[in-house]
Amino acid sequence: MIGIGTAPSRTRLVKNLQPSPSSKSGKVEVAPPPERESAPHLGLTPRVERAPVRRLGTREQDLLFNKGKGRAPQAQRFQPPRRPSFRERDAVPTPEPSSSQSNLKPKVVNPLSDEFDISARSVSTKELPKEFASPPLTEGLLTSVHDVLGPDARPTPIQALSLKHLVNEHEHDPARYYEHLLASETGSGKSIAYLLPMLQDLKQSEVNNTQRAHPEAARRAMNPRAIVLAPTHELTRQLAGFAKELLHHDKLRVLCASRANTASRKNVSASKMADMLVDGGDGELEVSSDLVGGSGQSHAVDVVVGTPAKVLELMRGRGWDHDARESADKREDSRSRRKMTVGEPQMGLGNVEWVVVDEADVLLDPDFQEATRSILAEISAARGHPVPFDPNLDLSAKGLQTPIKYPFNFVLTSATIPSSLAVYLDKFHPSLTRLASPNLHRLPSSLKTEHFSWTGGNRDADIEHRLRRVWYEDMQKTGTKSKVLVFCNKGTRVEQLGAHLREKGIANVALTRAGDARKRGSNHHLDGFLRVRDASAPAPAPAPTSSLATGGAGAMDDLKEVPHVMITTSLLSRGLDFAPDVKHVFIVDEPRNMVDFLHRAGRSGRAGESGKVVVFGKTKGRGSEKARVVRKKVGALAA
Ligand SMILES: Nc1ncnc2c1ncn2[C@@H]1O[C@H](COP(=O)(O)OP(=O)(O)OP(=O)(O)O)[C@@H](O)[C@H]1O
Repeated sequence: MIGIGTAPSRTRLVKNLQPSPSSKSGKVEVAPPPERESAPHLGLTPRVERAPVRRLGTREQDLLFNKGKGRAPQAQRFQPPRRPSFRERDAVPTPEPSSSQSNLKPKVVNPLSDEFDISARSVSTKELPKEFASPPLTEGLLTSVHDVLGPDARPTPIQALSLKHLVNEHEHDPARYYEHLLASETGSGKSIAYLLPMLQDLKQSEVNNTQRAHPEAARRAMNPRAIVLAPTHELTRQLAGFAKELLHHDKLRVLCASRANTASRKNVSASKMADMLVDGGDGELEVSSDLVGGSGQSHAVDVVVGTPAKVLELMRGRGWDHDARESADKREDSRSRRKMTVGEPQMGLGNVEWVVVDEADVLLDPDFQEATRSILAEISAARGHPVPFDPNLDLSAKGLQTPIKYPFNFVLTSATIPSSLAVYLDKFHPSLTRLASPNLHRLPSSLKTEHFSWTGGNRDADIEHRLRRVWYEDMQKTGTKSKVLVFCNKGTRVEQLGAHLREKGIANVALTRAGDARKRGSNHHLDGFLRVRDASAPAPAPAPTSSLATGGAGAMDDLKEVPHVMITTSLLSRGLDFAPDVKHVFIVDEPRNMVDFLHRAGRSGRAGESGKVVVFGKTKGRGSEKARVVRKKVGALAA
């Protein structure tokens, strides 16, 4: 039986165990730099010779690590480190010393250390698990992890932290609800870090028969026990796929609530849909109204992965969004108007025990936060423990607020924690346990950086030449062409560059937010670029070339070769696990900020694979000041 609200205060427990320099924050743990020999997987681990993320002053070290004069660290004595002024940060030289110069390496200030300096609060370097093992994982999950990652896979730092905290804590006290933040660099395995504890807990409560069926459950078509939120449907599909890979032995039912698949399955009966789920069908169905009412039968779905908009639709019924309906009315958009009748909610929330907010800084930014927080509030209410919810709240405003404790396990994850999110977490979730890898807010160490200077002529031609150089070098070294991901700032630029390259005979996928391929809702537009793990799966069909953004004219017919270039905006910069043969990321427009840069660059160099980010800019002569500033900042992000 799960008890809600019976747990002792997390803050008190943490304070007893582990004095924190911040009186407001919950427990913080940063994985210590592992020794090289025991590196979980190369490239994901920090370099041994590098100090932890932030360099502490002697006085701060004394306070944090309880050294010197036998004084215990006291929260109120902690002085936050002085932040460097902009002038100081801009004066930082680009760090590209040769190895013989490493001792003379100038101090480099990470431009994101102002955003969220997790090491300023880190106090623990306790031992972490060095392997996935059973226990704490079940035999089934352990086997799946090794099936998926290989027999020699070791946990990455963030996974080691998650095994220690999330898995073990749930083992010891399954009746408590926990709050965790998982923060680590791109490609460091955060998905598995939260999926493992979540799936294990769901499986165990099923085996031990400790699930609680909420009275409302019988009225809804599905009543998941876990909901994973992510910002794009591409990412939700990939995450659902990940979860299913981990469930080959310990079976649970995962549903990706995506826009896909409606056309062919609209008329599938409720029982057929249920069969598809149970049998591990692709689980990407759009739940039809056949599932509700009619038989009154409820179908077992354990995990729903979806975007906030899709999850809201399942919770509230199709067509619930009054603003969308009004604007459809104004536009006399008959297709959207069809949604104007509000349908029956298809998903009950009373059984939800886990909520994961992936890419938390996006889902709690001004565009998404209202939808995300209202989902969290509605789940709480459905579980009989309503929490305050003000849609107009300024999340990053300083000042006291009543902390929120959700009646479910709450996990937030991101590779970047901007100060707005840090302030929000401090204010509303003071007892949240922050787990961070020491490489947070840095580029993966397996990713090299290059700065390319525009020639002053046609920029599209410059990009084309740089692409051809990549492939020339590839052919010299390996005999095969690698894939290149190109990030622009605007959709119009994506289309223009796509057209130029196509004209020059370079097949490419140009993908914009409004592209037709996305509207279809599957991930086929990313075929050949996303990582495919299942060796028995059929080889990905060549993605339609060039025209995705321009209306699809002649897509497959002009196909001279499988595209090796994908051009897009920041749309695809979040969370997606691109294939190891995406060896280059080109950033052809000045990055809007360093957070965006880290996510774009991080689509390559994942899981320890080698990769290179090429930053284009005017690096010489008049007007080169901007590019030089970018270069310094990028240099400061190097691992
Ligand atoms: N312990 C491990 N050993 C080897 N590979 C791993 C390990 N854990 C995860 N991976 C692989 O690393 C890749 C990146 O994982 P994942 O997508 O979860 O990263 P992430 O930290 O969520 O990245 P992002 O911040 O970009 O979302 C995946 O292909 C995953 O299979």
